[in-house]
Amino acid sequence: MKKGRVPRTNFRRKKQLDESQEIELLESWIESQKPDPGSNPLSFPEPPIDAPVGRVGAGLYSPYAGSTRFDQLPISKNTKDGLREGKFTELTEIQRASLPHSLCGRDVLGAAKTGSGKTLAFVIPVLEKLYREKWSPEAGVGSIIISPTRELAGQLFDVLKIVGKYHCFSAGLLIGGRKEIELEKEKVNDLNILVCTPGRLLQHMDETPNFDCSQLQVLVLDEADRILDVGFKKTLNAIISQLPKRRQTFLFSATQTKSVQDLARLSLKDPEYISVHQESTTATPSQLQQIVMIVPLEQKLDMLWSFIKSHLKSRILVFLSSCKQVKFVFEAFKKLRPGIPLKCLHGRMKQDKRMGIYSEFCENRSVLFSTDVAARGLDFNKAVDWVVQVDCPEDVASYIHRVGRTARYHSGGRSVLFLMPSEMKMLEKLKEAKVPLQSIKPNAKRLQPVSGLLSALLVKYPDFQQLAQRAFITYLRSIYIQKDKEIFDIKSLPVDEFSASFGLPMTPKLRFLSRALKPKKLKSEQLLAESEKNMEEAGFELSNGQLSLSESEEEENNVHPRDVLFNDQQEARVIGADVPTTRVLKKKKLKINIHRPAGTRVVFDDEGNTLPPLARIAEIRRSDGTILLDKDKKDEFYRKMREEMKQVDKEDKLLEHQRRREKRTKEKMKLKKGRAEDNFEEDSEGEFSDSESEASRTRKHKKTKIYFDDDDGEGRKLRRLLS
Ligand SMILES: Nc1ncnc2c1ncn2[C@@H]1O[C@H](COP(=O)(O)OP(=O)(O)OP(=O)(O)O)[C@@H](O)[C@H]1O
Repeated sequence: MKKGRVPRTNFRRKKQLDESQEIELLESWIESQKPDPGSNPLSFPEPPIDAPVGRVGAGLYSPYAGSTRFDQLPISKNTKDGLREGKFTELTEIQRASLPHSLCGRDVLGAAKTGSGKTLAFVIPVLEKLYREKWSPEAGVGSIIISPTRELAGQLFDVLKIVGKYHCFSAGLLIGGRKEIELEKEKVNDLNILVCTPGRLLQHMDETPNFDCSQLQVLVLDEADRILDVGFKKTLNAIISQLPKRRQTFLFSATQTKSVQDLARLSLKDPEYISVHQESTTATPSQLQQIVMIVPLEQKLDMLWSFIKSHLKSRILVFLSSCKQVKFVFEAFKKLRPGIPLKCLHGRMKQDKRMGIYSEFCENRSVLFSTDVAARGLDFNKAVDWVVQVDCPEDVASYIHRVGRTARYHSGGRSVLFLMPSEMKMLEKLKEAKVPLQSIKPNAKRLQPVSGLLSALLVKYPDFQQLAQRAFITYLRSIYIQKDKEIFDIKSLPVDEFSASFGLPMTPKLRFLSRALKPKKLKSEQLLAESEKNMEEAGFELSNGQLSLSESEEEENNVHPRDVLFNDQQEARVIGADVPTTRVLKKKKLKINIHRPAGTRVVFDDEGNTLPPLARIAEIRRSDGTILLDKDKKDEFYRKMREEMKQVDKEDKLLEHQRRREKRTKEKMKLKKGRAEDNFEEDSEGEFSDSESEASRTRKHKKTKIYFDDDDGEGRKLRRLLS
């Protein structure tokens, strides 16, 4: 036993010695050959294949900026072995451009297309930094890698395990939704590298006793723009406030942020901005073929069904906008048996299930219906054939990340985007962002309508009806809450047809719309100012405020608070005297669309032709039919309106005053008359009846009280009469 122990100690000592020597060599190599700050290593000459690597003479080292292979880089043998095992030999562009900077200790902001190898671009320097710092397993947390989703964190962790296999660091995956939080709390202080989602990390910072990351060396934000956006803002700020400022920071994403504010929050020190595909003619991988089709809302499911039926041998990733839609489409299509396995993935699923579905989809051909939870970062083993975006992504960045699930690394891929006619603005935005799209007109003959089948399904399985209703409502809500109103216009959607396309017998009521459409109690000046502002914002262009919601909703939108003022009688008076007044029926519940843009009220001339509402103050009519308003005329128009309104207000007040006085006088008259009659009755009772009942006594007493009136002295007079 003893004999065996001695060589082991020797072996450990020798290993430590080797490591120290290696670290010394790496540091000298890195220091002597580091590229200038701001330089682009992609423009450096590639070292010849057979050129000596590392120390090439006394105090001389080979240049590493410009390296194209991992074995040419100043990285440890452990990392090189891990890379070899992962079959990574050649560097991708983002790796070539960023590694020379990150290895020499600089902060890096890296942007590169989806699937271009950003993960290794930060995993390698994380391992190297800790290695060169001789980070021991007992040293605590040395690096934190934050990722926006659990799946992505899981995937990063897998890459870290491969490349870091020969290092002796301890690493942990801290993501929400896993039960073993208590176990995590016990172990987290022993971990060197944390791969986590923001929420779970903060939970540990808040709850784990003695959680310590004061020695942190490297912080990584993967999908940085997502982590830095408002959704994670509070959590991230809380995390950052607990981290030491002296550290190395890497921010990577396919759609990068350069916002000064964001960088200030992260205390980056002269970061290297590395955007390898900035000069590229396209923002998406060149081997990705992208198609766009104009599909009306009510035909989306038909189109999706037809698409799936004609691609039964593919692996298809379908994006829908909400969990409920994913659930409905998945369940409904599953019942209809398209001839290919179907799967679904959304944020409401348990974590284990999510992970299971993700790996199943990687392995077999199938259709995966998903929300944006699968939009970023996930690497489906290079094997997604088609990305189908049934619902329009919220912005260009989201589009780029979604299509980026295919055509990864060197493999090809295809994507198709369904755009509704009202979403055409998205096309412009994609074009501006250098997304090459090929427009295809769907072949109507090959369209396989599915709504009839869905109707039958809803009859057969009544539970489905609720699922369909929820899906219908959440889709419309998702459109309603979208920020970019240029693209997402709920008013232009054919709601009834859409409902029918889900197989629903009736259009569900959209309560969220009604609630949001309640009239605001604004003063006339406020209303006026608001409409002025809206007009200014609209650039004085007239749009057709066309609405095709369900019948009740259409009715609700006939009046608009910016168009009307209410007096006590609920009579609506239209601002701008020419427009006919709208009488609001007292008994009818009034709901108003406060979001209708100003200037969209339809006005008729004497012959009943529709007139653009602002035509009479218009100066120029453009060729496209829109109208440009003259500023002076507009000011004059509003001045007049203000005066008119003041006048009308005055008249209203006067009228109201008069009405109240009349009412008071009438009441007094009635009162007097009543008293006189009562007195007469009293007298008569006394005269004609000897026995006075208790009830009548009470009544008399009450009346005495009621009629008492100190104001005019009448009461006293009456009391005297009664007593
Ligand atoms: N140097 C390399 N050699 C071979 N394959 C690589 C190399 N670097 C990365 N890959 C592979 O390329 C694929 C995409 O890599 P990665 O997931 O890091 O892309 P990404 O740029 O982070 O994508 P996204 O923006 O979608 O997150 C992965 O399958 C990865 O294994």
